[in-house]
Amino acid sequence: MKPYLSIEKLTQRFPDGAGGDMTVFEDATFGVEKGEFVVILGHSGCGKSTIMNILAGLADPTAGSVIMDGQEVKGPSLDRGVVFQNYSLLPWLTTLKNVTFGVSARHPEWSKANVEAHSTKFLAMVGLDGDVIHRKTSQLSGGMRQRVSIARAFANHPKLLLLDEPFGALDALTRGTIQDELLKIWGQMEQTVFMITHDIDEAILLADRILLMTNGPQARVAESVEITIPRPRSRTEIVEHPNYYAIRNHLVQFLGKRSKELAGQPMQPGEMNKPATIRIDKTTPSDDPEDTQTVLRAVNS
Ligand SMILES: Nc1ncnc2c1ncn2[C@@H]1O[C@H](COP(=O)(O)OP(=O)(O)OP(=O)(O)O)[C@@H](O)[C@H]1O
Repeated sequence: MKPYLSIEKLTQRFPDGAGGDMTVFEDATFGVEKGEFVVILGHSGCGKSTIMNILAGLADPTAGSVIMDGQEVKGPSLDRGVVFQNYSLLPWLTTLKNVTFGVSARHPEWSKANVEAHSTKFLAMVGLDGDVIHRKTSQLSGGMRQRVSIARAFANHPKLLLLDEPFGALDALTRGTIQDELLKIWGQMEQTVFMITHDIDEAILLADRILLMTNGPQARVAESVEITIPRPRSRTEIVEHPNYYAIRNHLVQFLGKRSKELAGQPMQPGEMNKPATIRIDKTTPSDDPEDTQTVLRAVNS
């Protein structure tokens, strides 16, 4: 059976500026299950935003397709919500109106009171309540604005929520607080999320799975690393879990070394560009007598 979101043999080429073509990625094939939180990690330029734009329906791939809930993704839709680093709010509207705007578009049959109650609830979930929701978003701090865009995205409950480095512009303290709020709000909903970040610790905290991309051009989604740390997670507690540093080291090794070694290898005819599944679990005894602590399985699926 197909996954809820199925990315099938996706290829993107752009003009290389010298009269030829540059292949960003080729035949990339992977899936995301309903309610899953998937993070994609990779060096600058490997094609993460390109994948995100295609998933959002904001760009067409050179070849391949994206199927969500049985339908091909073509063009933007309210079924897919996007949160960008730069918030993309409507600065002339109040905080509340920035949320009700999308909710009433998604649920035109709802009464005004119902739309406002729903929107207010989601703003409160990210710590925005009281007078602040009647202030224009141009009068809010960066962290508050990002809270509004997260509340707005979750309040619409899209089939797929795309987060493009949503915390990139925030200071570390604010970032931590909003990560916690994002986890809380996500934990209360069955929301499928696909997120780009450059922050390994953020990825481990939030994700069910991390997709690792090799360097571009000719990048690949080479690995799918399961985050074998139970939920609910908190930033202070996950570092004590026995799997935390094993997973972190694996990611650091990939980004520091193997993303370069595996880079730029064109596809062989008939080869499938699917990520290998990596499961690291130090809490389960290994079959390998040499290694009694770590279970590391790479399954080419
Ligand atoms: N519209 C375009 N025309 C030509 N080349 C493009 C276009 N969009 C992206 N590229 C190229 O495609 C490659 C992938 O870009 P993309 O923005 O997807 O990378 P990224 O992994 O998101 O990088 P970063 O982490 O820096 O945001 C880059 O080499 C970029 O220059």
